[in-house]
Amino acid sequence: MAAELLNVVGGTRVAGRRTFEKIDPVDGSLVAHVHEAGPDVVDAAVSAARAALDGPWGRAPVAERTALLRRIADRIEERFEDFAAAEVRDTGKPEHLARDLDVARAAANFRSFADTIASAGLDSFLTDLPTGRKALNYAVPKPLGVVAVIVPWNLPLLLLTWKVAPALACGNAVVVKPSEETPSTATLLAEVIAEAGAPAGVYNVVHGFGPDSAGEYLTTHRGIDGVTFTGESGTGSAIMRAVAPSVRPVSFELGGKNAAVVFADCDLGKTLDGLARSVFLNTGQVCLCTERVYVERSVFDEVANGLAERAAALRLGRPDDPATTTGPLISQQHRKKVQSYVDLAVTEGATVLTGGSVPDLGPELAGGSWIEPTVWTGLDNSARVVREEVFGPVAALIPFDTEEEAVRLANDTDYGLAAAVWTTDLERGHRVAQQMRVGMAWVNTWYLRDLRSPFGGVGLSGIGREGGLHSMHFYTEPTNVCVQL
Ligand SMILES: NC(=O)C1=CN([C@@H]2O[C@H](COP(=O)(O)OP(=O)(O)OC[C@H]3O[C@@H](n4cnc5c(N)ncnc54)[C@H](O)[C@@H]3O)[C@@H](O)[C@H]2O)C=CC1
Ligand SMILES: O=C(O)/C=C/C=C(\O)C(=O)O
Repeated sequence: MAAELLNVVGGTRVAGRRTFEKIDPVDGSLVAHVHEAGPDVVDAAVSAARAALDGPWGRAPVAERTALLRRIADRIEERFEDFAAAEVRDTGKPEHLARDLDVARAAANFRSFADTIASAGLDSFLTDLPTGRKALNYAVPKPLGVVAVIVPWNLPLLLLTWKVAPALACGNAVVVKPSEETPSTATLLAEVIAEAGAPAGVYNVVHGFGPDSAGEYLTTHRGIDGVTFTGESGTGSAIMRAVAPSVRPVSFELGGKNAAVVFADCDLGKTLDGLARSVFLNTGQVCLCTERVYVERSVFDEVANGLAERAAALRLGRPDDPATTTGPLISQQHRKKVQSYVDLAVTEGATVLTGGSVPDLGPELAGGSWIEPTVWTGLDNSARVVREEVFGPVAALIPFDTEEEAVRLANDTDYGLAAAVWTTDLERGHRVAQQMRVGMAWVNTWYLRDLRSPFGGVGLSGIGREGGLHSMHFYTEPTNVCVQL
């Protein structure tokens, strides 16, 4: 039976102005009726968050906040299977992926930011004055306030907790708007955060869409003190415009058109495995996924054929089948978008090595939003499909002749999120990685995370960095105190 998901405001479940249907991308069946928050519900959620800040939560010492974060992490693990099941229902991703990536990271996010805040020091300077006296400057971090958290559907719980954990660690209250495609785990997290002992109003959930819906009502609300957002670059621009009149800070992690650079001296087997993971993980629906692969000409055919073989070997299927490697795209709408890019690649002159069609997975899955993993060659950086983010299981392979050319081609993009360099020459690995105009560059690996390191992008890929102390900087406002000694 389909679930009914309500908004969560000040610890209370609140109905919306109407409901919308959440559809299972595996087979097109109904997952839930979701209550869409109108302006009144969003307003109540912002007020509940403000009231929480004005209450004991606003004065909670660091030890109390870290203890809360650790209890939330424990509780996520106690309800691990509930979270995994909810994430799988919303996204259709394989169960093992939801467990190993999404839910495991959610607990890790809370623990990591508990550690960070527990050990964070103060910025302080002893200033020499011309008189020979000194002054002590120290910056007291204070919560930013009511933080609007807006997240997408690809890694719903992982990305939500990546923002909620540091926000709470720093003493903020949040109003979160999960994607309309993935409303379940954000709602479940409200239960867990309450069970862990957070005061009512510290974590609020409003459901709905972007324009003319909960997303816009939240970002234009004068009661919020900042917005943290992950999603498409165009949405980031719309949110910037929405917050501009009230001049609120934003932290944006946006799209990518990420490059891999494969040198002839790479370890071919490991590179192909790593490359395949970087293109196809989560059906290509990770902002970090590789969509452009630049390959040194002498190994081009070997790499192209090797990647195509690995793509063809992926097993599309039901999430509960342990053999399934690859789930559906999130929705029929998104499948249309990805399919239109594959069609465009052909129109632009690509040679499709594998994939390119909607697979026939039998009548049970016919209503799902499936697409074949796709690899093509024959296009250069002038093609639209090599410039625009597809956000699906697709990659374009392009040859290069020199290291300088590889760097130039990889950096020839309006985005700047992530890159991966594959070579056994580590000196070259460092050199090339450092020249990438991106927020994150990997060498001989991909999507290997240390949660303390800066995460974010340049250009169309975002504004600011989150992770470890970088998150603390966004989620706090310092007051500098200067005392003449
Ligand atoms: N991290 C990334 O790079 C991601 C990129 N995408 C790309 O974005 C495309 C669209 O996917 P969506 O989930 O619809 O991404 P989106 O950026 O439109 O939505 C992300 C979140 O923002 C909200 N939102 C949308 N418009 C808004 C507005 N004007 N004001 C406030 N909130 C707003 C959505 O309801 C959702 O919660 C995908 O096809 C994909 O190409 C999607 C998800 C993640
Ligand atoms: O924090 C991570 O490990 C992953 C982040 C991925 C995204 O931001 C995305 O896919 O949008």
